[in-house]
Amino acid sequence: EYYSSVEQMRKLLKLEESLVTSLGQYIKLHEQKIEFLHRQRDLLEKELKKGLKDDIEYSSNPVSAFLMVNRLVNDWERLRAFMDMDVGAKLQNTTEMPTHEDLIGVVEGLARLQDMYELNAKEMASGKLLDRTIGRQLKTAECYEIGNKLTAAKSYRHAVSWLRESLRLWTMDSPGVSKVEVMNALSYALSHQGEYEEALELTQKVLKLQPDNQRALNSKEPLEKWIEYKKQHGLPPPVPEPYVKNYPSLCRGDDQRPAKELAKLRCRYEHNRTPFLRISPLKLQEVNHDPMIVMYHDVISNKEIDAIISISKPLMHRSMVGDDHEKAVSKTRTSSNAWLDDVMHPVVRTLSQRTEDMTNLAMTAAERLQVGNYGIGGHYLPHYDYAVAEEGKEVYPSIGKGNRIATVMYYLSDVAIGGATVFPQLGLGVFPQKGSAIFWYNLHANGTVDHRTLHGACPVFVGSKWVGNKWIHERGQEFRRSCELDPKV
Ligand SMILES: O=C(O)CCC(=O)C(=O)O
Ligand SMILES: [Fe+2]
Repeated sequence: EYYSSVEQMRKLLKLEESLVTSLGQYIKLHEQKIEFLHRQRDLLEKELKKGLKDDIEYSSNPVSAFLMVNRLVNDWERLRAFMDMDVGAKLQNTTEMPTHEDLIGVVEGLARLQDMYELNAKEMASGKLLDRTIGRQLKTAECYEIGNKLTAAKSYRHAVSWLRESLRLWTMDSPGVSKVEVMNALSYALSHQGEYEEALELTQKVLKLQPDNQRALNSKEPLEKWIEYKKQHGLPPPVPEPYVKNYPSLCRGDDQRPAKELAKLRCRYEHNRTPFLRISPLKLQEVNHDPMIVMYHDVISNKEIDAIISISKPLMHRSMVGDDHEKAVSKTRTSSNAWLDDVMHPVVRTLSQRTEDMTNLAMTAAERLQVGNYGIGGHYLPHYDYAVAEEGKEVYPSIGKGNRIATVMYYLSDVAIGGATVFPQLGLGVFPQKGSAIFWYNLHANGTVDHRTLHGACPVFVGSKWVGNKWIHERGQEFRRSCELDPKV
C-alpha cells in the first residue's frame, strides 16, 4: 500500500524510473530488430526488382529460379521466424506496482483535501492554489480520469466538479477523450447527486451528436422516471456533513477562541521541576489553559529526528484504529506507522528519558514510541487517545497499566500546507513545527476521561508529515502528575 504514506509514495518515483529504463531497453532491442528487418527487406526488394524487370527470363533461368524458390522456402521462412522471435526484452517485473486500491486511496485523499480546504477543481486543474504553484495545468483527459475515479469512489459531488472542468477544457483537438464520453460521465455523476434535469439535458445533447450512443440511450428513460419521482416526492434529505463541527475551519487555520483567552497564554522557561531542567531548561509555550495543553520547543534535534526516521522506515505499516479489543484499518486514519522500542537505538531511549523530564511522568508506564507518516491527504479524524472501558473489561489489557493518562507528540517535520493537530471542542488548531512537542493530559486528575481532549490530524496538503507519539499510562504516576501545568497553582 503506497497511498497511506508520503514516504512510500516517494518510492513510486524510483519504481517509475526503473520502468522507464526498462522500456528504453525494450525499445532499443526492438529498434535493432527493425533495423535488421529493414536491411533484409531492401535486399529482397532489390532481388525482386531484378525479377520483375524481365519476369520470363528470371523465372526460366535455372539459377535465378533456384534463387527465387530458395528465397521463398528458406529466407522468408527464416524471416518469419525472426519476426516472431522474442528479443528478450520485457518490462521489468511488476510485483511492486501500486494497485487499484492505491489509485482510489489517492483520489479519496484528493476529495478530502477539497472538502477541508475548500478547493475547487477548476483551481486545482489550473495548477495554482493559494498563490502557490502546485503542479502544471491539467488537460481535458486528465480531469476526466480524476472525475471518473471519484465516481468510482462514490465522491459524486467532487466527480461532478472535475467532469465539468473536463468539459470546459474540451476542444476539437483534445486528445484521449471524446466530448460524448465526458458528457455521459458527467450526466452519470449528476444523477447520483439528484440533479436529474441537468443529467437528462446532457444525455439529450449526447443523443443529438450520436443518436445510437448506447450509454445515453440506456440512461434516458431512467432519468425521465427519476425527474417524475423527484417532482412528486422531492429528494431524500442530504447526507449530513461527515465532519465534527469546527473541524474543517480549524484545519484551515482559523482559531476560534476569544481574544481574551488567547491573551492569557504565556511562554516561559521550565527550569526548576527536576535537576535536569536546571542545566537544560525547556522552552514551554502554553497553547491552551483549560484543559492545559503545552508545546515544548526545540526538544528534539534534526540529527535525532533523522535517526528516528531512518530506524522507522523499514518497519512502517498501515496505521490501525481501536484498542486491544478491536483493531482495524480504517479510512478515518490514513497514515503508516512503526513502533520503536527503547532498546532498538540509543536515540529512542534518550527520547523516552526526555519525555520523562518534560512531563515528570514515569516511563515505566509508557508505550513504545509510535512514529507516523501521513499519506496523500493523510489524516486522522477527531478521536480520543484514551479508551473507554466496556462493562467489566480492563482498558489496554495487553499493557495492564490503566488508561492513557497523557499524550506527548513530537513533530518530526514541518508541513508546508495542512496537517494541523486540532481540538474541535476547544476551538484550537496547532500547526506542526519540526523539533517541537505537544503535551496534554487525557484524563482528569481523578482519573475520569476528559472529553475536551477530542483531537484530530488534518489532511496533509503539501509535504510529508512525520510525528512521534508517546502515550503514557496511569500506573506509577500517582505521585508524579504535576500540578505545575495548571496556571492557577
Ligand atoms: O498527527 C497528529 O497531529 C495527531 C495524531 C494523533 O492524534 C494520534 O496519532 O493519536
Ligand atoms: Fe490522537
